[in-house]
Order: sequence, then structure tokens, then C-alpha cells
Amino acid sequence: MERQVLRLRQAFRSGRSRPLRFRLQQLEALRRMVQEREKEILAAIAADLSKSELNAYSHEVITILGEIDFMLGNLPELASARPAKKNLLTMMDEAYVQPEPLGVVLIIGAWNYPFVLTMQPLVGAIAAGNAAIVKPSELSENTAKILAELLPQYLDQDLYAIVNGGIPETTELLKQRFDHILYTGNTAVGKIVMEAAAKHLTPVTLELGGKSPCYIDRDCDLDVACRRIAWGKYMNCGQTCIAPDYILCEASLQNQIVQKIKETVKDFYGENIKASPDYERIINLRHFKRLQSLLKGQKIAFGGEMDEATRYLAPTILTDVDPNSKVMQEEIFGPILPIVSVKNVDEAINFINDREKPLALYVFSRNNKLIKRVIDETSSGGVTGNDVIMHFTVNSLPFGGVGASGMGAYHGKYSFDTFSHQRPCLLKGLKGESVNKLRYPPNSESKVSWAKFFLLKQFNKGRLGMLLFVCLVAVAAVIVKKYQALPRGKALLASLIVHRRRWSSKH
Ligand SMILES: NC(=O)c1ccc[n+]([C@@H]2O[C@H](COP(=O)([O-])OP(=O)(O)OC[C@H]3O[C@@H](n4cnc5c(N)ncnc54)[C@H](O)[C@@H]3O)[C@@H](O)[C@H]2O)c1
Ligand SMILES: CCCCCCCCCCCCCCCCCC=O
Repeated sequence: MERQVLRLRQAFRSGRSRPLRFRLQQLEALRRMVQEREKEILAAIAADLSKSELNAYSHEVITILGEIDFMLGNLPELASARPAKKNLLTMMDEAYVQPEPLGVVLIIGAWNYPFVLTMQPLVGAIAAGNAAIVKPSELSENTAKILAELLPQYLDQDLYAIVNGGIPETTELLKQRFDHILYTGNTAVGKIVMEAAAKHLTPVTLELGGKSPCYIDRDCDLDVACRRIAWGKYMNCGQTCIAPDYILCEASLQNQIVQKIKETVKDFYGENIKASPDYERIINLRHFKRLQSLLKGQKIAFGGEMDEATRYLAPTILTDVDPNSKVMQEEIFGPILPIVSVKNVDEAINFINDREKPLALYVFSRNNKLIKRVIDETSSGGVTGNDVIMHFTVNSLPFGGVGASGMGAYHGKYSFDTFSHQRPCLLKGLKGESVNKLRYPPNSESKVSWAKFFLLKQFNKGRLGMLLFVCLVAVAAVIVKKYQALPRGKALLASLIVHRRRWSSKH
């Protein structure tokens, strides 16, 4: 492990990953990999998640192609230096922010969208000019295997590597020094990752989970709301980090919601859900049993059928759910949808705020003001109003959690920023020592007063005005240096001092 990280670090130090042309070439190679090896990739995802290849394409591959295209189109602008605003003292200098790569980064992915959750961060890491190690989840072993096979065939092998394995391998990996770690997965392991990163002062992005609430207002088109919620909840068999975890609504809406979701499920998956190519299975027996235990003692209004041998769990709705019950204490991450009744939107807001900050928040209402109010009075990683999941698909929006649901964000420009250091650069000339004397010891009241004037004064006069002011400052500086040598200089200096004093007395 140590040798592998060292190899990547040496390749990074060679500077090879930095030129824009190289990054674009690698991103194009990654796109070629996805296009040329699409069949193998889809087959692996399908095998891991009992998913149809069509769904594997629309849940995962399409996102990566979109992300690569975004980077290819925007990288020249993202990677270029941005001029920075200057103050009076740095007027004649060059000030800019230059994004620079961080170095060798580690990307740890989760099993539920095994391709997206490893490749989307990798796109950002390459775009920003880093070397990267990708550690896919051992639970999605087919995708892990195909990535290990394909990536070295398309990408620079000294800069980008795959490490496969379980907890021992990840633990070993986490002992190494990285320049950034982006981890996706559960909160408990998130803490382990952060602790390991702290030993090297490595910054982390933690893409965690949580219980994402979904409030349905009385003033709403329930047909549309229920169809969208059913899609987002039962997609990938509920194993989606931003799936609506539970519904909050007035008690009077409960039965209608159950009825409408039930009809939708029939439209989506037919009479025999088990036979539908669009309905997935639970990843493993441990998760299957965990979900089974969440149903104990609950009122199952719809679904609940299960088959341990195939890890099938039907789309399920629970009604009149006690907020203190087990199903409301942990992230469900399966096709179980509890409905908790609240009296009104105020109670819904309090309910949300009484719990950890969720990864996503959903509000359905015809009333935009109500949606905005819920947004204003709560906190969550992201929000979609009148739909679910879809904010994930907009790559101009940062994707990430807040509080217990994570820290940092990625997607599109935000991925580039996550894997970059925004380096402030100020390039000065070697002239101007007369003005600089103001900051050199010995200090004095007068120097502090001048420093305040130069550094704190807001100057909004446009470029010509600025230039004139700089000339004035230069003349003043010469005069200060010669100390009132000329009568005209005396007058100029006097007026500048008056101007500065007036300004200083106000500040
Ligand atoms: N925010 C997001 O984008 C996002 C996306 C997907 C999943 N999630 C969240 O992830 C959770 C589900 O994922 P999971 O955690 O079951 O996935 P997982 O079991 O695949 O674990 C994630 C990664 O952590 C590694 N890992 C596991 N145990 C470890 C340990 N003890 N030490 C070091 N590394 C270890 C695994 O090898 C894997 O690569 C849910 O909470 C879900 O909401 C979040
Ligand atoms: C007009 C037809 C457009 C159809 C496009 C369908 C796009 C659906 C995309 C869903 C992507 C879901 C990915 C969710 C990943 C969440 C990661 C966390 O677990």
C-alpha cells in the first residue's frame, strides 16, 4: 500500500498530471472507457444490484457521461487563474487566484451506486490535476472487479490506481498520507475515516446518509406527488442515499397517499413485482434481516412481502408510525416508507429540526411560499421541491450533506473545487519602497493612520480615478520621503493629510 501511494506521489511530483492538455486527454480516455466497455460495466452493475442493464445505464452510466462532458467543456475556464480585486497598496501589482491540484487523493465509494460513487469523484480529481486512488466497495464486487480491470487500460497507471478489498485493506490504506479523502458511506465509518485523516491533517469530504424527510402539504396534487415519491423511494429497492426516508403529512391525507402509491406501484412494476425488471433486490442478507427487523410491530398498510432466498422485499408503506419506533431511529435504506402524521407544517418543521440534519429534504405543495418557508426554517444537505432525488442530477448544484449527513460537496464545478487548492497569488514589483516605509518599523501613530487610510478606505472611482489616485499616492510618498521639501509639495501633502484625517475621524 505504502509503495503504491509512493508511486503515485512520485508521478504527481513529476508534474505530469498538471497540464490542461493531459487532464483533458485522461478525461477523454475515461469517456472512451465508458463508451467502449459499456456492456461489461452495465453487466457488473446489474449483477451487483440485481438491476436491469437499462436501469444501470440510466441510474449510473448517464450521470458519468454527463459529468465527463461537463468537465471537458468547462475545464479550461475552471482551471484558469481568476483575477482578484486589489486594494490601494496593491493597485500596481498582479493579484489572482490560481486553482492548483492537491496531490494524491483517496476516493472511497459505497456499494449502492458503485459506478457513480467512484467515477464521479474521479472525474473531479483528474480534472483538478491530482493523482488518485479509488477504493470501490467490496459489497459491489463485480463493479469493483471491472473497474480494476478497465481503468489501467485507459488511464495513466502511475497516476490513477484502484485498490480493492474490504475493511483490512481500507484500514491499511487509511494509514497512508493523502492530500484529500472523499468518502461515501455510512456515518460510523465516516468517523473512522475522519479520525485516520486527522493523523495526517488530511482534509476530508464525507458523503454520508441520514433520514431524508418528505413533507406533503394538504394543498398539493397528490397523484403527482405520490408518483414521484414512489419512483424515488423504490428505485434501487430504496437503497439510495437521498431516497425519501419517511413521509410527514396531516393524518387525513394518510389513506389517500397509501392508495395512490399502491396504484403507482402497480403501474410501475405490474401485478407481479418480483418479475419486474425494474425492481431490484436488497444487497445482502445482513441488510435484508435489518430491514425485516424494522417491520416488527408496525402497521403495514401496503406490501411487506419478502423472500429471504432472493432478498426480495416488496414496496412497503407503514401507517400511523410512532416517531420513537426503531424504523424512525435509523436510516431505512430499503423499500419501506413510514408515514408519520403531523398537525400542520409548523409541526413538520419542528419534527425535522428536532433530528439530525438530513442529506435531502422534500416538500410537496402547490404553495411555493410554504415550500420556501420550510427551506428557510430547516437545514439539510439539499432540497428538491415537488419532486425527489432530482437535485442530484443537476451538476451546477453542489451535492453533499451538512451536519450528521456529511461535509463538503462535489459534482461539476464543486468537484473541481473540492479537489483543488484555491491558491492566492500576489506578484509585486521591486519598486515603491517609499510607500512601503509605512509598514516598516519603527511604527508610529502617523504610520498607523496612513495604513488605515490605504488599507481600509473603499475606493469606487473606476480605473482612471484609481490611476489618478495612485499617482497622487506616489507623489505623496515622494513628498513624505523628502519631508516637505517643496512649497507645492507641502500644499499637496497638507491636503492629503486633511483628507486622510477626515476619513480617519469617521472610522
Ligand atoms: N451522501 C452520499 O452521496 C451517499 C451515497 C451513497 C450512500 N451513502 C450512505 O452510505 C450508507 C450506505 O453505505 P455503506 O456504508 O453501507 O457502504 P459500504 O459498506 O460500501 O461502505 C462504504 C465504504 O467504506 C468502506 N468501509 C467499510 N467499513 C470500513 C471500516 N471499518 N474502515 C474503513 N473503511 C470501511 C468500505 O470498504 C466501502 O468502500 C448509507 O448511509 C447511505 O445513505 C451516502
Ligand atoms: C426525461 C427522461 C429523463 C430520464 C432520466 C432519468 C434520470 C434518473 C437519474 C437518477 C439518478 C439517481 C442517482 C442517485 C444516486 C444517489 C447516490 C446516493 O445513493
